[in-house]
Amino acid sequence: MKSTAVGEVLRIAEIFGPTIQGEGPLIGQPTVFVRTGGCDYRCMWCDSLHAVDPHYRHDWTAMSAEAVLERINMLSGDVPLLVSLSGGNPAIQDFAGLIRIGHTAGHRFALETQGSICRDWFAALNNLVLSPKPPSSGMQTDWAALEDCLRAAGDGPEIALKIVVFNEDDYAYARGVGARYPHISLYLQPGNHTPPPPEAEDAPIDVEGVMERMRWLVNKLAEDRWFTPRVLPQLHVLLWGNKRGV
Ligand SMILES: C[S@@+](CC[C@H](N)C(=O)[O-])C[C@H]1O[C@@H](n2cnc3c(N)ncnc32)[C@H](O)[C@@H]1O
Ligand SMILES: Nc1nc2[nH]cc(C(=O)O)c2c(=O)[nH]1
Ligand code: SF4
Ligand SMILES: [Mg+2]
Repeated sequence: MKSTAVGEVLRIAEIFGPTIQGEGPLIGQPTVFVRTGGCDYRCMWCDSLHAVDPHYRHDWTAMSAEAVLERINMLSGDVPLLVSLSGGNPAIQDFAGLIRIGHTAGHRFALETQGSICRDWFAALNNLVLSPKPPSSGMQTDWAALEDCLRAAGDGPEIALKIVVFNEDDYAYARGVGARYPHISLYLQPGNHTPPPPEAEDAPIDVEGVMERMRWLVNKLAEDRWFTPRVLPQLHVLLWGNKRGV
């Protein structure tokens, strides 16, 4: 990949919005999404396979940071806005340049990542959402890497942890995360069983299943007298299902 004035060329799966951030600490906030292509994980229930599976790489575009910012500015009408970096795992790539020139334009930057790869530029973010993966994902948490991410971020961004919960094992994992990091805001998100491609985008979602897991989670917290996490659904999934670009 070629170098540019503000860093590496970025591999972008999609840029869309303005929509609202549907998950975690920034839920409800107007935002544009920059979704990168490529991930070091393969979560069993990943809802963004089009940004993970190399099968879709022909739909990914190589863009300079300047070109990404131009697109953000076009979508925001040049009004300063929250930019949500997601993927795939955006931490595979170098976002230092985009964050720098984006801040100059008045934008704020939030990153969604699983905490498997740490970067110096995490310190320049406004929000860092770390989402280590529970047992149902089929992935193993690298706790040392997660701690490196926290160290790299330092006092720069607001940090939150967000755990997807499908079942009892995931809930026990979330409790472990809460015990390990008592001073970091914790969000629990009920899992959404996504249908497999190619019908993924248009297939109806199991809203009742998500609601059932939400109610179950709220009961678990009450029974366990565990009052620190916040429980939130994926608001965009309730509004638009698994549609892309919202
Ligand atoms: C698609 S991931 C991309 C960013 C990064 N790779 C990560 O996992 O944090 C964005 C968020 O969606 C969550 N997510 C993915 N699939 C999901 C599903 N089926 N149900 C609920 N949340 C899901 C992830 O846990 C993560 O918090
Ligand atoms: N509206 C909306 N909110 C989101 N929050 C996290 C998302 C993601 O896929 O990373 C996402 C997304 O794709 N859309
Ligand atoms: S880490 Fe995130 S993008 Fe990668 S497979 Fe898991 S949920 Fe999908
Ligand atoms: Mg998503």
